[in-house]
Amino acid sequence: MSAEAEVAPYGGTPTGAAAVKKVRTHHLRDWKQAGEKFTMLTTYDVATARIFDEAGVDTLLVGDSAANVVYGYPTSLPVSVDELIPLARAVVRGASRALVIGDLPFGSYQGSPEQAYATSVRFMKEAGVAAIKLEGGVEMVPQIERLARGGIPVCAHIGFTPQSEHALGGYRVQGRGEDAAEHILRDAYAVQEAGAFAVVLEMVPGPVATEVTRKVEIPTIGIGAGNQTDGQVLVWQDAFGLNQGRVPRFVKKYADVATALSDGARAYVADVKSQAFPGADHTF
Ligand SMILES: Nc1nc(=O)c2c([nH]1)NC[C@@H]1CN(c3ccc(C(=O)N[C@@H](CCC(=O)O)C(=O)O)cc3)CN21
Ligand SMILES: CC(C)C(=O)C(=O)O
Ligand SMILES: [Mg+2]
Repeated sequence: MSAEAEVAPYGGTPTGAAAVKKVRTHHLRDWKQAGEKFTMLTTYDVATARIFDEAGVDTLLVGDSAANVVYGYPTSLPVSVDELIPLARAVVRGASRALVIGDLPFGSYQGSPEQAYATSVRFMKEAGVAAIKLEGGVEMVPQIERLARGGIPVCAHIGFTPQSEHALGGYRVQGRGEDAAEHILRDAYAVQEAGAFAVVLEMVPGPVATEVTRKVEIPTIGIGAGNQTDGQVLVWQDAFGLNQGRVPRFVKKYADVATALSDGARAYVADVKSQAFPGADHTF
């Protein structure tokens, strides 16, 4: 395919997502400026990394949501750096185009900028991720500045920050009311000035996410934040029907992987019991 044909479906701009062979943090900013939306999905293993990468998902987040969807913990709080790094390493092996971002888990960066730096270095050296994500706004400015100074691209995460669920009083929308909306905007400016390359906005009212997206220069990535953010992110098990627990209201279901797996497993069990499998084709 010619370069022109590759670019054309996206509008013919040289910065178009289709033309990008390897997504870098600066591409997200280019896309924001061009008004081109981009995508992020959580990813925790090599098979899904290859599938999402080839499907054109721009960024893969090795989320601390692995706590819930991979490890079966009730919240994201228990998961450790040692549990996330092997997953991140597998995702890096499976991704060729997408930007892979490691999500720092609870307790691995809040303590100090040096702790944030040491944990991020582990994600970059041991897993090979290209960027780091951490939760927090104004209060995380020292950490974000330290990472940016150390050459580590940082994605911030404001609004509802699940690692602070006990401080926030549960899983609830943030930024309702004028003071709360002001607070979200202050957080967004703070992480931008500290050097974050992007910011996740989780569970904030659509109009607040729209205002933040218009006012800051860095790309915003929404989850439960309306369709005006520069990018969108979902936990893949939520989007593709493999979440056995409660699925948040902001999720749209795009596939039913649980039913496909269940049907496959039941058919396999039945075939083995009836000796339909292995058949002649599968026997040496
Ligand atoms: N599977 C999964 N999906 C996620 O989106 C996700 C995780 N796990 N783990 C880490 C965090 C936690 N997140 C969550 C989890 C639950 C709700 C939730 O239950 N929201 C309700 C209440 C909203 C309200 O009433 O204010 C909802 O119905 O959306 C939201 C975000 C987002 N992240
Ligand atoms: C939901 C996204 C933004 C996240 O932080 C995670 O999956 O851990
Ligand atoms: Mg997370």
